[in-house]
Amino acid sequence: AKGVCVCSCVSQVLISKREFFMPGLVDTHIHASQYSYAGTALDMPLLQWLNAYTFPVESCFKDLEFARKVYTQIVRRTLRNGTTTACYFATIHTEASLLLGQIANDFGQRALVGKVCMDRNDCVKHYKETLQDSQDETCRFIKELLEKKYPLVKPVVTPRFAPSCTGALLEQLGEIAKNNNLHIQSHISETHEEVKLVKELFPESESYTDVYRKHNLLTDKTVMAHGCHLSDEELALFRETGASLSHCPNSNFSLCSGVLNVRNVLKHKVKLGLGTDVAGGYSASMLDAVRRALDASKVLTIQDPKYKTLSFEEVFRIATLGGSQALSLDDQTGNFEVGKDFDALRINVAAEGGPIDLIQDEEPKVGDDRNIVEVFVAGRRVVPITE
Ligand SMILES: O=c1[nH]c(=O)c2nc[nH]c2[nH]1
Ligand SMILES: [Zn+2]
Repeated sequence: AKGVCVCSCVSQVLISKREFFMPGLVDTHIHASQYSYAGTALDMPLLQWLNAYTFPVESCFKDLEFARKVYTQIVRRTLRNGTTTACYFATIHTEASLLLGQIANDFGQRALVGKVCMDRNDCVKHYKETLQDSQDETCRFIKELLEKKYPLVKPVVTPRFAPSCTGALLEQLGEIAKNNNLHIQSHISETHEEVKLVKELFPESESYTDVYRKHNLLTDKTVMAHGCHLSDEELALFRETGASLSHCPNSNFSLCSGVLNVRNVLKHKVKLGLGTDVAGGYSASMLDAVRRALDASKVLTIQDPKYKTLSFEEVFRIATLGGSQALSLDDQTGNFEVGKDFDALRINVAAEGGPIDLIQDEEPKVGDDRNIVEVFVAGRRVVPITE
């Protein structure tokens, strides 16, 4: 074993021959409020899935005890899976969303937390806000979360997606984000059916991307989930505005939504991170998202052998540095550059009870969360969880 001084906060960590540190994983899109049914209810396309499963469950977060239970579990789980930074969707409920911020802070996770905004929902009538409430509660959420002065937890303005919001609400949220210099997150072009619906709801807009752009929701602090069906013109708008995409392959396969052409996104120089999109994605693990991203890339190669499959190294970069860039947090995290915070995973290739059998001294094989033996966020050891 050799001694390695990691940083001033982590006095000394001894790592063995089969161990190494890697940068923490950045989950650029995850619904904390959907964790209770992750791994179930994946038998419908997106718009039906939202009405049948998602909205009824999210409406339960009015109950703070239910919220506490689910939010504690998801923060603990994602930390153990190596997610040092998470960009969370909560629900429309301000108190429960504030609670998610508190729990992330208590466990030491770096997080952006979004109170969901939606003033349009014809199917689950009690799960929506009025325009005024959505605006007022968003301002209250931002104010109260910022007042907590959590060092690593910040609010993110969160219109659910265009079909759930009136133009008036989108306009207001664009204003709020601009006036407070805040992050923005939403969904875009996940399925063909959704794209068609947006065309009907916003006939004056040239494209789905144009809907968000018109309402000042595309900025260099915006992250949009999915983007499977964006045109080259829309990708050019992302590039121009500095907005980024979150690639969520598990969700895209599980809901049969589409397959993102990552090469084309990179060709357009659009910032790109990786997301689990729990519970459209059935796994809260970013290492699962890495595997699914490789699978998605291979599907495109199967369809067109000229498509250059992504390498493991490219996907690793998207899961770490790419994610930090997509969230405009790359001045703080994403790799081990001097001056950034120490967000890191200690990996033991031969972890006891782990998935890897080393036969000789060969190259490390595919591991999983069992190989993550310690997690550090901003120099603080947050896994193993002690309480
Ligand atoms: O995968 C998704 N999950 C959601 O909760 C959602 N809401 C709008 N669009 C969505 N897509
Ligand atoms: Zn989502």
